[in-house]
Amino acid sequence: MNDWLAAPCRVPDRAAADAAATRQATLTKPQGSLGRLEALAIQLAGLQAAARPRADRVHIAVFAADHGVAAEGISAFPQAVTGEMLRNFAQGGAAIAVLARELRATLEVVNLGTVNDPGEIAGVRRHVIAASTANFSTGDAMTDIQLDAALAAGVASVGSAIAAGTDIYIGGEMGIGNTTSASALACALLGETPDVLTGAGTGLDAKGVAHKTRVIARALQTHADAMTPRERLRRLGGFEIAALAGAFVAAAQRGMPVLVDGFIASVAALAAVALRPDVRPWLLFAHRSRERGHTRVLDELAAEPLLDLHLRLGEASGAAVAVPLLRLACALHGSMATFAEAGVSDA
Ligand SMILES: O=C(O)c1ccc[n+]([C@@H]2O[C@H](COP(=O)([O-])O)[C@@H](O)[C@H]2O)c1
Ligand SMILES: Cc1cc2nc[nH]c2cc1C
Repeated sequence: MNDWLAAPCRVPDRAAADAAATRQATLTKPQGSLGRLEALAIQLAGLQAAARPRADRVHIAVFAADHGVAAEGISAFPQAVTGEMLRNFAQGGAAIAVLARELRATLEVVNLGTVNDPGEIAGVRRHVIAASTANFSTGDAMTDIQLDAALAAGVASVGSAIAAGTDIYIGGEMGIGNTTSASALACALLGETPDVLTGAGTGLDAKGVAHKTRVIARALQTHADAMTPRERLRRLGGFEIAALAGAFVAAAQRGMPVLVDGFIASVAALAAVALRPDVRPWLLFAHRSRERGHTRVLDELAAEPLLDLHLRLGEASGAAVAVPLLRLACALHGSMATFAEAGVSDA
């Protein structure tokens, strides 16, 4: 059991948020006319305990891992893709590599265990736990020791991001089969049936989704006695999902705002909030994924994502695409003239 999970999360700075709200009311625009951009700046001011929040220095971590449940034929793609994509992240050709460059964000890629392991390659951090999780439709995905190692990978990532002076932390994932794991975990955490939370992932057809739903239903029966969030994460999760959950808890404990990506990252956020409800204020939700279960998960977290672009890639790509909105919200808040400064008549 991890002692660090017992440490409370920071409480956002109410005075800084109030001061930001007061400043917003003085800027040269009808009050509220910048809508959610105003709310974003005020929220970030509270999270960063700063009068003028920033989203300049963005750290993007992508956690990659394979899934034993892939043996059940639940993905449109072969398992080898996870390891192959690690090379693509490192070589700069993956979507998130392009987005990170465009945003001048730091990109950290972590290999937590892949069947087609590329070995030591520049630009990929090795934190290998096992070649993959075990097939959770027949047993437990992870041991306790493996779960702790995966959570610790997320904690370490946040630690290095904070040391580097990050304004916003983004966690993403890559792992063939991980929508099956995320859907099963979300079902267990929400008490939901798999038909509500199971979708096409990388592109299954209707027959494929029906099979995947049956695999998840069977696994949920096998693991029906898993009662705590930690036990549900251990039995149904993936290394990358647990790493994200660990990162989100650690970020909240250390006062680092998080921009959450799509379906899998949101299920990791759900798990983090189940582990520690005081994580929730530190999470901003970037986008609504096309993956079927995402809306149900977002609703549970009372999350209103910033974007709805029909993305379903993962890799933190949706969170990266939302970064310019955060930057613009901060720039407007920090640099617009007040009515007094501009000599514009107030209402
Ligand atoms: O982020 C999302 O909303 C999302 C939705 C569907 C698929 N994915 C990505 O697709 C992979 C998992 O899909 P699958 O079909 O193999 O379970 C994994 O690498 C995810 O990053 C990601
Ligand atoms: C090519 C490919 C890239 C991905 N990135 C995240 N999930 C992915 C799944 C596939 C199949």
